[in-house]
Amino acid sequence: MLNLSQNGCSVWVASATEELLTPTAVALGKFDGVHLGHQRVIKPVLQRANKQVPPRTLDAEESNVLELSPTDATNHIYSTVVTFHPHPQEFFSGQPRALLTPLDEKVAQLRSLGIEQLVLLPFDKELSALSPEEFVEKILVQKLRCQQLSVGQDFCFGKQRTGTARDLQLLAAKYDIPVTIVTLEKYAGKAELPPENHCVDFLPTPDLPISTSLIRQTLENGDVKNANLLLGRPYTLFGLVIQGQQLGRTIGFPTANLQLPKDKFLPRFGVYAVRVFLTEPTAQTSIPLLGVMNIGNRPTVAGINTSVEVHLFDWAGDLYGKQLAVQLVEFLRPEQKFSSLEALKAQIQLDCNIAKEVLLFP
Ligand SMILES: Cc1cc2nc3c(=O)[nH]c(=O)nc-3n(C[C@H](O)[C@H](O)[C@H](O)COP(=O)(O)O)c2cc1C
Ligand SMILES: Nc1ncnc2c1ncn2[C@@H]1O[C@H](COP(=O)(O)OP(=O)(O)O)[C@@H](O)[C@H]1O
Repeated sequence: MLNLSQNGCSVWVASATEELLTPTAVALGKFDGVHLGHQRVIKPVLQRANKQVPPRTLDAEESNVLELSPTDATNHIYSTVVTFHPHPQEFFSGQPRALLTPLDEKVAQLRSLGIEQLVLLPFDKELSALSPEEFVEKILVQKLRCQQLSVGQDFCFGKQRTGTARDLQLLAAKYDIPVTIVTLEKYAGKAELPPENHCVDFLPTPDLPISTSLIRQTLENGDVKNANLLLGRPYTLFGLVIQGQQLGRTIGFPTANLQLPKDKFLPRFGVYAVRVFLTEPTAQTSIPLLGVMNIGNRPTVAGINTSVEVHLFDWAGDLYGKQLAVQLVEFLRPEQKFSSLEALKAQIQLDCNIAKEVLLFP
């Protein structure tokens, strides 16, 4: 039997509460990126949950008399996203997988959409061996007390991915659980052409369904504009400012070096125009600071590790230990090896000029 308790660490509920909140309206899937297509799958769950009255907590006496858990006292249905952890591809390949939205970011995105609960099913041998029938009965019905389900048209589940969205509908019907199957959202055809100076392998076309892999591909190409359109928001790097080699200040361009979650998916290496928010609880900026970012190995200074660093325009101060949210706006150029620090400095000045134009006159 799968251990679905929080303490057993098999399932983590990334919400303020310690236990699973039931009954649930469930959107089921991997949801890496929480992109526009994912948001359509999540929407029916929010609508269903919003129709219910808000939860009421029983006092101790009431609980004893009724022998009910606090959640039984209401007809509140918790809007819940159920996903797998680790990512199934990571489990089968044994290779760590970089994500568009690592866990903390996914939680924040889901919360901003109004989702009350994220349940992470441990994707292990046991879970992957469940038949579609067992998955519905043991997980959705028994553990989650699911009242409604929503999945994308291409959803597969159960042992060897043998269950389809239609199978889920048929199996869930036995328990009177309605299943919404959401058709795949197509790219809206607003494809933005990349700047003249950088060619990309392909551009998303209106016939392509929005998908995590399509967004990864656009980011690998440095095609930020299309990635942002597909996501429905700017692709953002959230990180803590750490110390670098302290060289930046010596060439007149101090850069805040970011420590990102290990599993954050990085876009094409090179220089970007960016908008930056300080997300320190006491100092959250609501107006973005503007800047340039370099992602790469810094061949000019014989850098060893990949670094992500941001220079903010017209800004001075100490950023060490602060949290930054860096929104990608446009890819400017690939990283290069310069013959001297002077040459690098001159290029960074040009990058700043171009980035200011891009950011101030989009
Ligand atoms: C806008 C910008 C563009 C950059 N472009 C390059 C580049 O093309 N090649 C390179 O080797 N380093 C590049 N860098 C990284 C610099 O080498 C780095 O900022 C400098 O060495 C300072 O590093 P530090 O913060 O560790 O002191 C760039 C940095 C910025 C801010
Ligand atoms: N305009 C600015 N943009 C980015 N960081 C700045 C700026 N002004 C001051 N700083 C501070 O300077 C530090 C970067 O200076 P730098 O010499 O590049 O050191 P490091 O190699 O440690 O990043 C940042 O972490 C931040 O605290």
